[in-house]
Amino acid sequence: MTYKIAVLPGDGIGKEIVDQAVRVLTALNLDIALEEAPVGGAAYDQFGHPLPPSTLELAKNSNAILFGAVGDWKYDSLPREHRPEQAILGLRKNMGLFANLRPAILYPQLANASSLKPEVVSGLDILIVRELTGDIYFGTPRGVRTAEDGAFKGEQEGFDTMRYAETEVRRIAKIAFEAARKRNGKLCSVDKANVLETSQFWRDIMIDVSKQYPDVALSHMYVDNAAMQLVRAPKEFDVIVTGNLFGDILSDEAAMLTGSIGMLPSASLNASNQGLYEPSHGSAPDIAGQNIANPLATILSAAMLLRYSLNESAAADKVEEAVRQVLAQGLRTADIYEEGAEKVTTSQMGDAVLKALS
Ligand SMILES: NC(=O)C1=CN([C@@H]2O[C@H](COP(=O)(O)OP(=O)(O)OC[C@H]3O[C@@H](n4cnc5c(N)ncnc54)[C@H](O)[C@@H]3O)[C@@H](O)[C@H]2O)C=CC1
Ligand SMILES: CC(C)CC(=O)C(=O)O
Ligand SMILES: [Mg+2]
Repeated sequence: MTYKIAVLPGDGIGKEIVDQAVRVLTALNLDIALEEAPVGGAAYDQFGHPLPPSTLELAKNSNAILFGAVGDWKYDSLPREHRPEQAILGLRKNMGLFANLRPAILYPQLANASSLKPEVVSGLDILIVRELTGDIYFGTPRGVRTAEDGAFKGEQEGFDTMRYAETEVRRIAKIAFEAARKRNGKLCSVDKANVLETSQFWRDIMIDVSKQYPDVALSHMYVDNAAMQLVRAPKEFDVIVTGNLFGDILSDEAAMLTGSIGMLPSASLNASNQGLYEPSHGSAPDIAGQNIANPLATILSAAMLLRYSLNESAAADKVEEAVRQVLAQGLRTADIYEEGAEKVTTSQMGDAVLKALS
């Protein structure tokens, strides 16, 4: 069977990094058909919409999507529905990609690149399971209004709604408990239940689901403390499950433990095993077009694509091993560079991964 993969590079460094991952996927000699389409600002410029129907159709009719990143400051003044970020939110919502897996693994060669001391972080291997289609990112109502009851004395107010439905919490809980069961049997649910009703509800459902997983030790932590513990003693975590907003923030924080946001891959999965695979970072407009971005998070996302959507775990292992090899050879993009290493560009890093694969 030919696997169909939609390739959506997007904006900023998106094309530079996705190009390298495409080279890797192509070099594996698998039966795959790649088809590229515009998304984000690139699509808005061409079609007047960040997620044109043709791109969404292609994504829906594919086994998996390889995604770069979307966004650029130049679109900040557009109405929200036209902004590039709506494309990734739209793909997640339209395709039901509710389970976001963000593994934060420190490669031993990058111990000095981590923001933490090597002894605190060496051997780090944690998994953040982030709920991706609910929470304040999607809750309604939202907007800006002038209060009519006088409470705000005619001032305007901006508002978003944080909400979670029971089915949404149950299904992400199941993914997280299953992942914890396959790993070290430890799951920490992160919320803000001391303040937020949504979070107390989340916590109650987590406790209820935990009854089906007596072999998994469930703990709970408030998100402010979790942010602190992640930099104090990150190895005390194994699997973290959390909502959309907290997961977004904590995963960027966790990225720095691995050396760089350019090292953190991600998989966003739906109930039919379709997946969107993207680095956890954004379009990095500050370094776009310079061929200096780190493509490894995207290449590692392609490995996740092979493992989760294509069932090609041997090929996924090969790609991950190739990444380990290039790091062992001392090759570093600017974001993970340290003295004594060999500084390489985005495409040179891609060349090296390809060579390690052959
Ligand atoms: N899934 C997506 O498409 C996402 C899109 N964004 C969008 O990206 C744009 C930029 O957002 P920022 O907040 O600046 O976040 P960002 O993740 O794009 O960049 C943050 C910092 O990390 C650096 N960085 C990111 N990826 C890197 C890589 N592969 N190699 C080396 N350095 C890297 C950037 O140069 C920058 O200094 C915005 O429009 C934002 O909305 C942000 C996050 C996710
Ligand atoms: C651009 C946002 C919609 C998402 C984000 O920051 C993320 O998914 O990490
Ligand atoms: Mg983010």
